[in-house]
Amino acid sequence: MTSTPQSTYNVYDDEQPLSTSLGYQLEKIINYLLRRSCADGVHHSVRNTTEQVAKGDQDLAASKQKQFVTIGLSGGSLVQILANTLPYLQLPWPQIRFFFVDERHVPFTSNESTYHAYDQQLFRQLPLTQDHVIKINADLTVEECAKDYEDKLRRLLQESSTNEPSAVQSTNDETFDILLLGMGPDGHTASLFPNHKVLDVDNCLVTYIKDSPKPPQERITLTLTTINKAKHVLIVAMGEAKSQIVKEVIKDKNEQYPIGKIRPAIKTQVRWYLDKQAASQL
Ligand SMILES: O=C(O)[C@H](O)[C@@H](O)[C@H](O)[C@H](O)COP(=O)(O)O
Repeated sequence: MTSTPQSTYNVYDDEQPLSTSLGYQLEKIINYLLRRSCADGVHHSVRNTTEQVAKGDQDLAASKQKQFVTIGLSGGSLVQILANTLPYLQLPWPQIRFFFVDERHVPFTSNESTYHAYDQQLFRQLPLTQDHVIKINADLTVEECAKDYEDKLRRLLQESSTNEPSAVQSTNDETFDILLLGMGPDGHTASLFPNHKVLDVDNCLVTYIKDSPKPPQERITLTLTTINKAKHVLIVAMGEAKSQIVKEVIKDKNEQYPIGKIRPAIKTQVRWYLDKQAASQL
């Protein structure tokens, strides 16, 4: 790692302003990545992140023109947070591709499925087709499923950079645009759990686990290396149960927890979105 990326955090009273601000930031990033001029934010009520946005703009201006923007989703409370804001944004939907940072290896009909949760709460509110959401094939074994999902994501990355200048065109481009991460009370993020050997996997985009400490046991996940190559990482943590680890990771720079190992290698900020409870020890 050649640089020391900074992390910034914003604190909100509760879920609604947090959702609004996260949506606003996503809109900014997406529009800049696509080289659109962002409207002046008249439909946004939250404008208190000027400093972070200004810093982000410098990074964003350096981005190349893209075919579409790749956005990785996580489960948990993020589903509702995104459902609170994305349907109200004027985003260039045909140029957005959603995929999953991690997924539980269960059928899509199961209430345990992260895809199912997004489908029920968010996707059906958006003008998306099946092509706009890249998901696992849960009919495969978990090993095959990880390989199949890796192939799908590699194709996505290739297609996403089709219009980019040849200098950045590469079949080995492993850089997703935006990853939205949550954090468990144990400091896990994606399906990267504390002290689990999955944290050491670094020879692929996607891997699997069969012994998750949090059910269900079988899961597919981006590797830590893949996450740390992302251009923009936005982390949402809410609730008192998160406050100790939030403090240790943000303030004390503790890298022991999986969430503390999120240190993107390129010059970009990790942006935290916290509610007052999660931020109470900062
Ligand atoms: O697959 C899972 O078990 C969940 O998706 C999980 O990883 C979740 O994202 C975090 O625990 C944060 O969840 P909350 O934001 O709801 O606390």
